[in-house]
Amino acid sequence: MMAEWNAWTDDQLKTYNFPIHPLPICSVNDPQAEELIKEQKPVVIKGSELISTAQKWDLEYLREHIGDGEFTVYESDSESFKYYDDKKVIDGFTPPMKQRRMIFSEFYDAIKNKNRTKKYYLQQPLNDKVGPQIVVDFINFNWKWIKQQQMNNNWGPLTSNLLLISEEGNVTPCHYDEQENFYSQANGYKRVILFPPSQYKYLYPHPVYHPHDRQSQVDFDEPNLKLFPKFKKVVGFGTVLGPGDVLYLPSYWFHYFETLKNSGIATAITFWYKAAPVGNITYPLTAVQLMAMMRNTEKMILEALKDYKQVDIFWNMLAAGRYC
Ligand SMILES: CCC[C@@H](CC(=O)O)C(=O)C(=O)O
Ligand SMILES: [Zn+2]
Repeated sequence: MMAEWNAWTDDQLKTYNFPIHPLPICSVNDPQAEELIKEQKPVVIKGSELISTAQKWDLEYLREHIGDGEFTVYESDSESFKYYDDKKVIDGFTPPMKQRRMIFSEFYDAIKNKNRTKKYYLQQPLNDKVGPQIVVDFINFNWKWIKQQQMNNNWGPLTSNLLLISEEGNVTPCHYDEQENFYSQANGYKRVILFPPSQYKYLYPHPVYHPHDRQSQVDFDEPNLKLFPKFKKVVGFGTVLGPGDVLYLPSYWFHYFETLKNSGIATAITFWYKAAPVGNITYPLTAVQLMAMMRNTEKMILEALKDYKQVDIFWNMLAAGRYC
């Protein structure tokens, strides 16, 4: 992967032994970008100026202007920040990280504390508690361009802009989301690896009832190929996002993010949109339709059985010796 203008070098990236092909990179005026978005394929868009007013959002600027609202900050003993749904916690589940609420200056002090043993990741929807300067920056995002994308692709409403402040080395393990996302890098450097929905069977997402719903069960650093043998077939599409880059991250595409080692803080903002309504069903079903159908089937069975421990038994009764 070629470092742009020597902003970073390959030794700042974690190494994985699956193939990683480059993601398409287009200028915002290139019709190819619109084409790929229409086809729900990922593309890195350069020059959109989507969040150029946020490129100055470093820790000092934010500490001065972000206001005294509380922020969700994840605290981890490792570099991994694997999301869990705290409304789905099941007995025996131990959250892999701690969810804390802090005002920004507490987060600032935690990051600057040289003697700390924990790692931190601020992940907070931008809301009306932010200070007036942040509101001005927000209003001056390139809403004209992104609203055009939303309209062209018949997406639903913007559901949230998540402010992400990550420190060097942090990893968001592989998962998928059900919404369309224009992932916008304000500053710092993040490497992303994407996998199409068709690789669902290689990535073994947790069951829908599990707190780690939508997250891959496979530990990329030490994949258990006995439990997850098809993982060895996985093929990724990756790039490094730098300041001003916008990644169109289609719904249901699996993705993994890492903040480059020795690259300091990385600030990004998501633009999550409700996906377009499913068009008329044609066969064979698309991978996205199959994923949605599998999710609904799991939910329906859990609803019928009430107890998630019965779901495993039910599946085995249904499939063992009959379908597999
Ligand atoms: C909580 C969201 C984290 C983000 C990845 C990252 O920046 O670490 C992501 O997964 C997404 O934008 O969908
Ligand atoms: Zn995600």
